[in-house]
Amino acid sequence: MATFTRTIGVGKPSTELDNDKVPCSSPSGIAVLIVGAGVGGLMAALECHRKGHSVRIFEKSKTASAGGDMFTIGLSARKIMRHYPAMQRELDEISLNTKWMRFRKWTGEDIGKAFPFKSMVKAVRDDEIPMVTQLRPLYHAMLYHQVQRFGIDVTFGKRVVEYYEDVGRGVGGVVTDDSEHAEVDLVIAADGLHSHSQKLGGQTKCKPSGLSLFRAVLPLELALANELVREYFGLYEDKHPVQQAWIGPNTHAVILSYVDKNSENGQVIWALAFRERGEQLTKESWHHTVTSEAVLKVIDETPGWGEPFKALVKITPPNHIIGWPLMHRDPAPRVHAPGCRILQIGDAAHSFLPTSGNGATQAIEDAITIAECLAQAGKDSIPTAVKTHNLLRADRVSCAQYLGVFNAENYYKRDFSEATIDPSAIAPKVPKWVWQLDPEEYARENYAAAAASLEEGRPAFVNTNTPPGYEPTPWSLDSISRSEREGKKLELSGDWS
Ligand SMILES: Cc1cc2nc3c(=O)[nH]c(=O)nc-3n(C[C@H](O)[C@H](O)[C@H](O)COP(=O)(O)OP(=O)(O)OC[C@H]3O[C@@H](n4cnc5c(N)ncnc54)[C@H](O)[C@@H]3O)c2cc1C
Repeated sequence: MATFTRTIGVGKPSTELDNDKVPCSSPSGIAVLIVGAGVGGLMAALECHRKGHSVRIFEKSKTASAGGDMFTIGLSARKIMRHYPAMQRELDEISLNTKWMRFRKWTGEDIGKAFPFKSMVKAVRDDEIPMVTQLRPLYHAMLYHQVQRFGIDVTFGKRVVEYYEDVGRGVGGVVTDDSEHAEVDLVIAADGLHSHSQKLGGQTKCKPSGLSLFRAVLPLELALANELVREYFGLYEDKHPVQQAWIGPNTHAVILSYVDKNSENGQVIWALAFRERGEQLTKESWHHTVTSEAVLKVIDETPGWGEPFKALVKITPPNHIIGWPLMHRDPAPRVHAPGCRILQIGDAAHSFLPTSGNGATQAIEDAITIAECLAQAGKDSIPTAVKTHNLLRADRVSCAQYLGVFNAENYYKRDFSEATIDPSAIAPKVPKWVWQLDPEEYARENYAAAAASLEEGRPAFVNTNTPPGYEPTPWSLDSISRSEREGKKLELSGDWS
């Protein structure tokens, strides 16, 4: 097995592969191939294995080395940890426990004081916080360690270049760049935004959303050496991780400063979202770096950006800033090939604006759902499992994507001249329907009714994993732009509290 390389770190995540016994179902006889060992693919492998399906993974990268910086993981995606004691221990070790949050205008002016993150999300206990920030490399490593504990076969350096299915023979297949053909009962495409599986259905073409991101990670030590940066982006009370959002017209930045629980090392992670003035960059690559000067040029297009944030950008070392265009993909009503032998999950099925905080969470929910649907359906009814998965997921994912659009509007279209801004009014919406769900239970309890509704003449199945009172309403970036041109505000159907 490949060894794991950490790109950024906190704590001392255990790499010992102790023998924590996770109870697994007896073999289902279903063979699954997962393409992509990202967060969605790894979780799908774990859940398929736990449910008794035979599973292997193809990953194009040469090792399980994970990149990136931070992402949010919702409670709905964390509930599954109850089945995995060793992973839960590792999660406790790597969690940042960011307890402090503060809002500022883009100028640097305070919007209220720093306040406990928990109060913003009205959680009672730490382990109930609806959304937590995690370091992607460590979260990914945690999942990978469990894949190793289970002994799941991961083939690195295997790039899938084609997907196909043969309904007659009841197989899904892939072709790799070294001309290997692999066929199984179900191929799960978890290979991210540009999955070749999309030729067989699923995501619509992407188009520029008009927004882009710059994101970077730098050592805390370097940040603290600059007086202005230390004053604004130092740790809370010199020791606690703190997350900030700086919000302005058509722009916002998120800055996380943290220190390793077991050493003096720490990092500052920042991300700046902005509306492109000229032609938008369109290449989505985690390797596309830009210079500090390029970022500062963009910053200066919005008058008034505070000097502390500019100073943070200036001290960010060369080749540390990634330029990431936010490409929009309308919700896809169907995320599987016509014969239901190829299913897309995670980014291969849907993409999110960062203001939804749901990219990784929904990928994990997808993974949990398909594993349970397959368990419910059994080997003879895989197409039904896949269609039912689609039915259980589509409305919810569409709502979670819409949440990102809504939160972005709430951030950007604010009247910043108001004398006092209530921090709770600008905090991104984190509705109960998103985080309260237990996706495994939901799939288990609703599988039979949802699957039955697929039969001709049966009444439609109504999901309850969406906002209470929500009427499924198709939407697209075009329909939103049209409403905006007509001066209409974005509407929320049902209860989004
Ligand atoms: C390197 C990297 C860094 C990231 N950093 C961040 C971040 O800092 N913050 C954030 O919010 N999100 C980040 N993301 C995206 C985030 O992980 C996803 O939006 C979310 O977790 C959903 O995960 P996913 O498994 O669907 O997709 P991904 O995490 O994108 O994983 C897809 C996997 O498929 C593999 N793959 C792609 N094409 C093929 C192919 N043809 N054959 C075989 N394997 C293939 C990729 O190498 C990757 O491992 C990052 C993604 C990657 C790949």
